[in-house]
Amino acid sequence: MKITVLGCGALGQLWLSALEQAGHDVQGWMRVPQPYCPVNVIQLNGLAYNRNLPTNDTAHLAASEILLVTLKAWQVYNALVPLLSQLDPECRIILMHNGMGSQGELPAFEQPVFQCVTTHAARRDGSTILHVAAGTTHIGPTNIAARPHSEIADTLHHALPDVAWHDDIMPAIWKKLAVNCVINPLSVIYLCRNGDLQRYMPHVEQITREVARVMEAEGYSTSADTLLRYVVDIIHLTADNYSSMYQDVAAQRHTEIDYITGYLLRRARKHGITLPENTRLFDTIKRKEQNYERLSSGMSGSWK
Ligand SMILES: NC(=O)C1=CN([C@@H]2O[C@H](COP(=O)(O)OP(=O)(O)OC[C@H]3O[C@@H](n4cnc5c(N)ncnc54)[C@H](OP(=O)(O)O)[C@@H]3O)[C@@H](O)[C@H]2O)C=CC1
Ligand SMILES: CC(C)(CO)C(=O)C(=O)O
Repeated sequence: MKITVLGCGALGQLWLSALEQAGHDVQGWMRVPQPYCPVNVIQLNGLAYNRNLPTNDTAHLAASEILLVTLKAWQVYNALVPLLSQLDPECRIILMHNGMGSQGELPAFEQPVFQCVTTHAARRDGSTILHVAAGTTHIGPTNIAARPHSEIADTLHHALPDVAWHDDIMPAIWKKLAVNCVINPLSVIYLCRNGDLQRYMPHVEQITREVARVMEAEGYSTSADTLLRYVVDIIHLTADNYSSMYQDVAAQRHTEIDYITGYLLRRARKHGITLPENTRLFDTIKRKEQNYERLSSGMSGSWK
């Protein structure tokens, strides 16, 4: 199958290597075009995958049957919009990122769209991507055109198992949003690994209860206690991780807070619900982000 992977970072390279080894005709699509895309992945079995794969070939893009989007949520609009008119109307677009709301920003288009959440973990170490944990990728349709295409889960599963198809992917995406609303900002506030959040259970519980209120208003049947058990399970399972938001703030990169807590707050407003603790966390992370972004753009700002 001809496939383009948009965004050749940690997850992008993991999928490029897996799809190429599964026999697909793959290319990467990079922000700054280069003669080739160097894909260097240390796989879970310890073996290195090192290949220079083709990149930014418009003929390959136009013939692609799958466009796998492995960008940060805030990068999706700028990267994807210029490519939409170049895609085949049947090309299946898969969004794979933390947070919610990126699809709502896009103009109308006819291609089938899918959204994923994954528990695979990969991170950059110098010029190499380390596949640090195996996981499950949950995928499902987010528009009508995508509904008949459950076979896409088999294609992905064959390359990088496990992949599970969901006719209704939204509950899985909301559960992941809940996890990210709790773990990501709290790990920045307490400057800690995910596992250390067990020391701050009242705070974990307070945030989770607010998220559960919004999920209930959105029509998802989950109790605050069930959601809390799920969040605590993920805290245990990822105890040694520094969350992606912790890493973004430490490296003074733009965070995904607008698509995580920011999305939650936008949905809460629609239902007339106020979320004092999530609002406070959102403001704190935005202040940190704006401070270093202001400094790096040469404007004055104060550290808080
Ligand atoms: N890594 C992981 O283990 C997991 C990640 N996720 C989520 O998956 C998403 C991707 O994460 P991850 O791979 O770690 O992120 P990375 O930052 O490693 O990868 C994003 C890549 O997209 C590139 N990019 C940015 N803008 C464009 C553009 N306009 N056109 C083409 N490429 C562009 C970046 O390049 P450049 O740096 O040059 O801008 C970068 O290489 C995030 O939402 C993350 O939260 C979810 C679960 C696990
Ligand atoms: C699940 C979790 C919290 C794992 O670290 C994650 O998705 C992230 O760091 O963004």
